[in-house]
Amino acid sequence: MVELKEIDFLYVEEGQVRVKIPQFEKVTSRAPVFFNPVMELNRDLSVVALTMYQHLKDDDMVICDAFGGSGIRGIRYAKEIEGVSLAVVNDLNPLAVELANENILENGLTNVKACREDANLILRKCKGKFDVVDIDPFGTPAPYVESAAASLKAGGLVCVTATDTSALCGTYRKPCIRKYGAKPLRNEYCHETGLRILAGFLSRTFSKYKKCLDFQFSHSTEHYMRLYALVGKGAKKTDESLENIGYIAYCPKCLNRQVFKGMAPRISMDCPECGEVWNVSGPLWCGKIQNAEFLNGMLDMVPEMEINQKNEVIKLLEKCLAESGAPPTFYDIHAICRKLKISAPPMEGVMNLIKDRGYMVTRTHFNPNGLKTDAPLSFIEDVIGSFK
Ligand SMILES: C[S@@+](CC[C@H](N)C(=O)[O-])C[C@H]1O[C@@H](n2cnc3c(N)ncnc32)[C@H](O)[C@@H]1O
Ligand SMILES: [Zn+2]
Repeated sequence: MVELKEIDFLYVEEGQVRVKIPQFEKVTSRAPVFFNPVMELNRDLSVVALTMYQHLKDDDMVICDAFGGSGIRGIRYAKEIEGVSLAVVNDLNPLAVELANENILENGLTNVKACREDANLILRKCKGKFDVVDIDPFGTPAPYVESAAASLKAGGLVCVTATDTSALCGTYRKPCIRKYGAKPLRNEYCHETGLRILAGFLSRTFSKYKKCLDFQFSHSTEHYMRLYALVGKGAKKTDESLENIGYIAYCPKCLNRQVFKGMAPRISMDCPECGEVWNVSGPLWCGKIQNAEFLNGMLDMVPEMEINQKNEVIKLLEKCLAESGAPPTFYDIHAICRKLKISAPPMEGVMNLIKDRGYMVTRTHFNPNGLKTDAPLSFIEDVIGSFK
């Protein structure tokens, strides 16, 4: 087993902290202690989201960074967010814990504690102790969500990262069914379906504990998906929340889609537009995955914050805010143009014509060629066709 003193290190500056990590040529889960520089945006967004949560809570909070790695995430929470009485940085890898301890010392923090435990065990042992649980594992979070659900109290915040996007987005169908109990769909809006499968899985898992989730901020970026949800409690509230579980039927021939809410809804076999057999995805979360108030609060805070990815953070938050009241799928203009066998018109022009007819329309963070609208597909096609 490698010892910490045998490893060459480099220093990374993120937010208000400086953290030591092992030298690396390529990011790999086989590194002695894992670190991914690409996740800086994820960590910046997390700091902003947790700052917003603390603002809403208006009280001290205890955070569990259950998959801490070098400690950078939990250390940033403790240093950059007011009112963090304790951030627990946990990791199963003993080298990671040793390094996290050094990083805690070097940053002069007394409100962070590193520990070595299986994430499921620490969450179960500390049931009711954490206000925030952050799940940032390798690949799927599925094996840890149950423990987060058991551990978190009402009013808590759960933050979850998934990097197994090939399963959630339907490149690999069976792993998605196995891990999330849901059928994915490989199509032009599969990143949104994937995020909603993850949200549905979280919500169904929490419901076993009579806990419900209120999603505040959700995004699919680079190779990962990330969700932030407030925890509520009570059988009635949970039953009501589960009404957001449903299915999305998609027509691969004409690109039509339809949402069917409910655990076992009556789904027509065929697309009503062209008669093709539907491709159905779910169960998934058909309800809100963005909360405009929360996102507005985050956006108000960012200008004052010391974060390296400030512009990227603002851009993403603005897109998520714009799509907060929109339907649960989007249209890819290029896919529609392929169907119509015409070249793609300017996005803004299409959006203006849709808006002129009184429909809501917005871009989406999921895809630069995507638009979310309540206009029917036939109307969108007429608009696109008018640019010919
Ligand atoms: C993706 S990395 C975490 C990265 C870190 N959160 C960051 O932002 O830099 C996942 C970490 O989970 C740890 N890990 C894997 N399985 C675990 C388990 N069952 N319990 C606790 N930690 C685990 C690994 O050692 C690794 O450091
Ligand atoms: Zn059809």
